[in-house]
Amino acid sequence: MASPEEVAAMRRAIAVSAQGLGTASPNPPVGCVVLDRHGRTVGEGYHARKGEPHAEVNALAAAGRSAAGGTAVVTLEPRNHHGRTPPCRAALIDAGVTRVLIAVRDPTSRGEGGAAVLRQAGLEVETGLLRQEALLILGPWLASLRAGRPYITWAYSATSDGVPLGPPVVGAPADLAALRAAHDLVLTPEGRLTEGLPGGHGDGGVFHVPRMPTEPGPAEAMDTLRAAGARSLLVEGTSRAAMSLLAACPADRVVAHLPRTLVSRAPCEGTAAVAALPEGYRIVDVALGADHIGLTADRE
Ligand SMILES: Nc1c(N[C@@H]2O[C@H](COP(=O)(O)O)[C@@H](O)[C@H]2O)[nH]c(=O)[nH]c1=O
Repeated sequence: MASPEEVAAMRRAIAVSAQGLGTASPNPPVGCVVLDRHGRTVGEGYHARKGEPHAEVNALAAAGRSAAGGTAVVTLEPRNHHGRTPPCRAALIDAGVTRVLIAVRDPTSRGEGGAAVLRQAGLEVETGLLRQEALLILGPWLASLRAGRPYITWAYSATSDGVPLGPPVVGAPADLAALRAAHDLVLTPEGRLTEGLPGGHGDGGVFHVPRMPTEPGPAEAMDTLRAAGARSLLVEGTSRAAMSLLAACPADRVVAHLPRTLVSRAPCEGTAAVAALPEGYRIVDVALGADHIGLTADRE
């Protein structure tokens, strides 16, 4: 059972992990908090970019010797295999951590996962702590693994009769900049691909911005984006490129900006109801802007 301090630390690790969104791909955005033997926070870290230290390694470096006898609280199961960096479970064992709390299992772990190896080394390990909350950050990365293509968010503004009209409203530039920065790639209303946060993935050669392939089709275009390192794509507006891509690869999430106007009389008796969202999406968040209502909805 996790203590209240450990639950709070996991929520903090989830918050910290968000800083890897839009830059960590093709790796996952992971966060870690290290508590000392008295349950005090002594280090925090997140994974910023592939090739750079993992979340646990950054948090342990911040904690220094205070990690000995303490607890590591990490959003994704520590890795047990060698990749670009050494396995994180070794770093945890070497630092003398005695307890590890994990939110989400890593489906890419090779052989026995890091959790099993940590247990064999005598550490106490609990998995599944605040899993649903951690999936708010790790969900798109996991979904892109399952689908074999980037997780797609479609952002548009709609007319008062619910028809998708174009890119999200100009009245919300800060929201739009944040949305872009949380995605690896953006398909702009002009049909160009740009990095969500320019330069965010670094120049280590593990990520590049391809040209949006037009031939032979959207499925192959998704393969190209995936091979370029992208695990998330923001599609803005209703350009021809956007609509043909979405017809073949439906968005996982939509962010719709609706005008703050109300229908007071049906345009014509008996016409279809005004839809706030495309069919098959359920609202997960509603935000009120000065000149729009922002709906976030996930594919059912
Ligand atoms: N970023 C991250 C993990 N990511 C795991 O590491 C794999 C990539 O390893 P590498 O090639 O060394 O960068 C990636 O596919 C995923 O399984 N694991 C963790 O324990 N903590 C982290 O912070």
